[in-house]
Amino acid sequence: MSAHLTLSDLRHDLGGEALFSLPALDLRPGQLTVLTGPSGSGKTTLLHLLAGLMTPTAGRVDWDGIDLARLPEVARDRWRRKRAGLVFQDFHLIPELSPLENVLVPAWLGAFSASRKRGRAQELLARFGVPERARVAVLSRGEQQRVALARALLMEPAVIFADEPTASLDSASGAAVAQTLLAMARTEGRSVIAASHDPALIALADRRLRLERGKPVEVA
Ligand SMILES: Nc1ncnc2c1ncn2[C@@H]1O[C@H](COP(=O)(O)OP(=O)(O)OP(=O)(O)O)[C@@H](O)[C@H]1O
Repeated sequence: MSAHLTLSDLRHDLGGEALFSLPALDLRPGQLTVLTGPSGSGKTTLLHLLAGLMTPTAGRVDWDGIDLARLPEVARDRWRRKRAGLVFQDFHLIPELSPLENVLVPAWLGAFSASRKRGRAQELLARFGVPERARVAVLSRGEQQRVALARALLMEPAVIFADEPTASLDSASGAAVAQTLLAMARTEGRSVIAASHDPALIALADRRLRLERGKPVEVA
């Protein structure tokens, strides 16, 4: 289970002006890629384009040779459900449920029996040091962030998209999450794509894409 991304002639406009452009990019599986750049430069927008949550103004977003940007919405949703795990800035957790129940939500949505995934959910929460029980509403923001990350990893996605995954964490928890994301890529062969201002996460990246409003993305 792996996924290979190629971008070609990608451009996204905002209000009639280019937000960013990216002529070509090839991201092999097993890499941690970090999107960097000032606030408002378009990191979240680019993550949404790569996840098929938005359509670019122009260009191709090919995952394993299939252009996500041109697929009908239903097919894009199916691709995301089968292949991607997402952690966004607002975590979209269900506050009245426990961490364990929240992590198991994708199993229900995927029509799996949650009991089949229970062991993995428990293992992920233990790895991130978050209690299984309690109500999510009473957890700290950092704990909620780790619940959201565990939920994204439950279905063993080929691609992980994470927006500021270490932003609410102290340096020790942030380092643990960064190392987990790196292992998801290097050890497990997933594609991990994160937007981040965190120097510790940026330092671990295999690939860095630097955005600056109105300019071509710098690829390193
Ligand atoms: N739904 C939207 N409609 C119109 N403009 C939007 C929308 N979402 C974002 N923008 C604008 O797009 C630009 C890029 O925003 P984006 O959130 O992608 O930047 P970012 O680099 O992720 O910023 P941050 O680091 O603050 O999260 C900003 O000018 C923002 O105001």
